[in-house]
Amino acid sequence: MVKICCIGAGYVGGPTMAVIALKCPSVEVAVVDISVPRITAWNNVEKHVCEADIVFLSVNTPTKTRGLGAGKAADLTYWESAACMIADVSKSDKIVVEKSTVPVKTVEAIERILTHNSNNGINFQILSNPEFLAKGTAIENLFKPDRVLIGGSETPGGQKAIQVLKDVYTQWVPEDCIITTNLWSAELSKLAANAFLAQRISSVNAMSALCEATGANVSEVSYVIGKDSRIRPKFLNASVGFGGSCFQKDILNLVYICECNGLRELAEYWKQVIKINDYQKIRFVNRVVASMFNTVSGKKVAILGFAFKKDIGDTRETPAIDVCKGLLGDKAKLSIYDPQVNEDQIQRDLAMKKFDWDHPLHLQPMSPTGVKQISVVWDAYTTTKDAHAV
Ligand SMILES: NC(=O)c1ccc[n+]([C@@H]2O[C@H](COP(=O)([O-])OP(=O)(O)OC[C@H]3O[C@@H](n4cnc5c(N)ncnc54)[C@H](O)[C@@H]3O)[C@@H](O)[C@H]2O)c1
Ligand SMILES: O=c1ccn([C@@H]2O[C@H](COP(=O)(O)OP(=O)(O)O[C@H]3O[C@H](CO)[C@@H](O)[C@H](O)[C@H]3O)[C@@H](O)[C@H]2O)c(=O)[nH]1
Repeated sequence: MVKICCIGAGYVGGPTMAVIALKCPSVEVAVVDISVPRITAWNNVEKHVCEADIVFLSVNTPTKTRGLGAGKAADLTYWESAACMIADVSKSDKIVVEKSTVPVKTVEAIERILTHNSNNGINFQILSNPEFLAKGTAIENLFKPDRVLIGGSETPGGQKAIQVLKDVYTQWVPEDCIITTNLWSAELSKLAANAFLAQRISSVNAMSALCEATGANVSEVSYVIGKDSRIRPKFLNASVGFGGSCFQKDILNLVYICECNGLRELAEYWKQVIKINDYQKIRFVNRVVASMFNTVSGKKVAILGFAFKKDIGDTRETPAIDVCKGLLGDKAKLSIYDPQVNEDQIQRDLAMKKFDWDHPLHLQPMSPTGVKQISVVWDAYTTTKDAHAV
């Protein structure tokens, strides 16, 4: 029986392994994590890694907050400690699957860690198998993925490892949906896919500013553009800006890789996607304030929805944080309602420094004192009662 161990029981590791376990009754799946609350539910890290034939690395890879590449590069601390642990506890050959989103050439680094730190004689094959699921539709996306991407080395050992992982996925994914590439194409494709999606949103958001200035209607413009069979309609909805744990982080990572390769013009090009996103959030706050006689001081503003998109409780990089902070900066009183997000999370988000959110809870700074001008309420009617703006 093939044994799989997944390191990281988060948004990616949890659902991905649940689906593999459901669809592949002949595969034994274990999921492990360093976070205490998650560990109690899933745990026994070293035993499972040691016993597994295939180890998935699904740990978080946040944006670095200090040192070289701070604010752009991926922080590979979690990833490195997991790789070292695999090297320490392994006693048999393993396929290590890089599931986390990482910079191009990370496989090279993991190979160095595994071969230098492990007991002699163990053969590690490393594959890149980036995840494309979106939050809120994870299980749906895993059941019916647009594609499964597996990158491996072009050696016979690499090709054999690709086949082993392919045999897991073909138990429910049609073979023509499984794309195999070399390692670097797989790693880069993940960053490129997110950059292209985010770029569409920034493009339509940029258009929304021009629409407001000219009297055009951005929904109509976007509908017209999307009817072109070469463009298609998805990801053309204007918004307050994109949020979520991936788009900004992955584009910053791409920018950093371009810079490291001396491709400054490319770095500037992709940076613009983030700049337009920030501009959109600021522009939104400014419009709200301007429409209330240039001040919201002391005025109650109702915020309906705090997560970064509908039907989820995930607040990572939600544009609501920037909007709320902007309004609080102008001394508004905020009344917030989101059926999926609790008060503690909202208070943490409004007090936390950028990128702190992407570390396990027990490693985040202690909860700071709450922001006083906000109240979090449990129904939409209380939020909007006597509000100056919704
Ligand atoms: N969330 C998504 O929709 C999504 C989609 C595609 C790709 N990704 C990528 O997948 C990766 C994981 O994302 P996520 O949203 O699941 O993150 P997450 O923070 O929800 O989960 C990561 C988990 O890894 C654990 N961890 C960290 N170091 C560990 C170690 N040494 N040993 C055991 N456990 C460890 C953490 O405690 C955490 O529970 C990231 O690289 C992300 O960019 C995320
Ligand atoms: O037309 C659109 C579509 C989306 N958004 C916003 O874009 C953000 C991201 O949305 P979405 O892509 O649905 O959510 P994520 O869960 O962040 O998923 C993205 O990031 C994941 C992590 O890398 C990838 O795996 C997915 O393929 C990719 O869609 C949200 O704030 C949306 O409101 C818009 O503003 N306009």
